[in-house]
Amino acid sequence: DNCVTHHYRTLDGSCNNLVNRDWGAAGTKYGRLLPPNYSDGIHAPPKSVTGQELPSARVVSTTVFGRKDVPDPNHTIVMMQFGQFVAHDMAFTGGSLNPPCCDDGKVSSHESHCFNIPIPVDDPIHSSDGVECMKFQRTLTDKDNELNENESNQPAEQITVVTGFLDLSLIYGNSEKELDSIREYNGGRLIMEKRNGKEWPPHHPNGDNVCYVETPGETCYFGGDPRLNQSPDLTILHIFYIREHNRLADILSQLNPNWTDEKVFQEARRINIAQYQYVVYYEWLPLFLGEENMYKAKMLYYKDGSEYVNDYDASVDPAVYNDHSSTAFRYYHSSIEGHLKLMSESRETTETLRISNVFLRPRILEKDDNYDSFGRGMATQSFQKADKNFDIEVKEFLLRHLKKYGDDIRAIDVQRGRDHGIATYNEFRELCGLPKATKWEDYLDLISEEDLGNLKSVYPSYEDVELSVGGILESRLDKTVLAGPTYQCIYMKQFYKTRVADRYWFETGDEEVALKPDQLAEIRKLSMARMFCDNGNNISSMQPNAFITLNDENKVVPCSEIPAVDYTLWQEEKVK
Ligand code: HEM
Ligand SMILES: [Ca+2]
Repeated sequence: DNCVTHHYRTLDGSCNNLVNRDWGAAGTKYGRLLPPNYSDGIHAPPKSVTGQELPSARVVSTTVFGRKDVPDPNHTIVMMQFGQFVAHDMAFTGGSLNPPCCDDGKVSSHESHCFNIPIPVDDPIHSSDGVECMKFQRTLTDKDNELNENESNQPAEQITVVTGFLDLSLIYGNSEKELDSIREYNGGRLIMEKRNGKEWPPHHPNGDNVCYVETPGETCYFGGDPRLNQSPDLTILHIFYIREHNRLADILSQLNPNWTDEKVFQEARRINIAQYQYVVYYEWLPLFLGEENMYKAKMLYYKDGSEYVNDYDASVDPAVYNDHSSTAFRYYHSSIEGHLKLMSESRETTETLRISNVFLRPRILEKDDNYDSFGRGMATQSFQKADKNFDIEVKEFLLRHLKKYGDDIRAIDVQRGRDHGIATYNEFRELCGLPKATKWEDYLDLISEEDLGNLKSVYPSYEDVELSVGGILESRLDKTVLAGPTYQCIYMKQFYKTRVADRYWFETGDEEVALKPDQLAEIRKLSMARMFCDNGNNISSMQPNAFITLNDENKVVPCSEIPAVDYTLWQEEKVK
């Protein structure tokens, strides 16, 4: 079928590109920066260049990476949490959130990878007898499906189940059908349930199996992305954007009483996505990539004002890079804070919770003032420095209530890079214009002697070092950037394409889809702080930049002082 231009985005992302209808759509292959590195050329995980097996991912994790608590004094947990939100908008390889443990603990075939995991000696909750078996389920590839039908020599490519665009697919779902189950079909709103005078996402129909419930029927939310219950702070961001949609729908309905439910819904969705894209690019990403770097690379243009930017490039395939989402972007698992502070309006800590105690337990948000208290805490407390240390709460205790011990996010990420055949660290150095190493010592330009020693102790050859490992160990040459040069290069390529390959990008002047210039100028007033003010229960004060910790230029002020969008510009001129 040919694509027909439409004023609003499709739900599954199809026909964003009018010639290649599937580009960026849900259910399509990831893109790749470098060809896959499978040991059989088709879909088996890589081996050492010496022919040996690579060391177990868990051994890499325990040998090369640490668990030290190193807060980053400049950035809040919102900076990390919004990152996960953006990651979930761009990528989901499907599969299970909590892979079951293997029966025998033996390392097995390509189909799964099981490891005996030594439990750390300083483990505060388990006795020393612990060796746990951890199973990594391979994510289903194109090749797996194909192999059942015929023999082919094409290397495997993984499929993403979400749209690659920054289109809040995690709020609205990735198909008309998914949206249908969460739309109220009244006043343009998304379904919410009212409890204690507040609106909460609807109950998950299969909540007792999806969430970690203590009593059957306990609150477990249903939304546009199944990962929304994972941790309280992630759930809060989901609720912010659902409430924002309904807030916008109510405002638009009041301004335009003649609009149909459909019209209100689509316009609210369009504004919500525009505000979100603005926050992602102008407020959040610059803190990772460096604002100047982004302006130079033509990823940013106007922080305010009504100027359009017409940089849509129909020749760019928006498919999210596998190299980015399966490996490079997961670096920020290192910035996860394992102990979440709950805070009062005066930003005093009222309680501190271990994140491993609240995974998949969203009901905690509806208790007392928790929804606001978690929110204020997330906007005040520092995140962990992005470095080689991963918080013990996710490096040893991830989803621990579902199994005997817990998972190690670092080991999972290393393993996932292998399953997806991501090219090696050295190959990415070359792609990114860094000198390609011809011996171990060549890595010393960016990696410390100590870290190099650890790498040597696990990998048979310097050529075996994985992107998921080497990239994290690089020192930051550019102090405005929160990563070393190789990951930075991958992020820049990814986020450049994420904007120019989106025909519906909020700054476009394209007649068919553009906001009016004065509306665009209003969108450019929004901030993450405003989202807290408008969508908390009773959050009445915020610092202007929610991603940055409190300081003299970023003090907590009453919400009335945080700039807000004037939506009266969406009132249709009265015809007659
Ligand atoms: C509380 C915080 C977080 C937790 C508990 C968490 C946990 C997880 C888990 C369990 C997976 C699936 C791993 C697998 O089986 O392959 C995953 C995937 C991923 N995470 Fe996180 N994560 C968090 C925050 C973040 C942040 C801050 C980022 C980036 C800024 C991020 C980026 C990603 C990406 C890109 C994926 C791959 C998605 C896919 O392709 O399916 N995560 N995370
Ligand atoms: Ca998306």
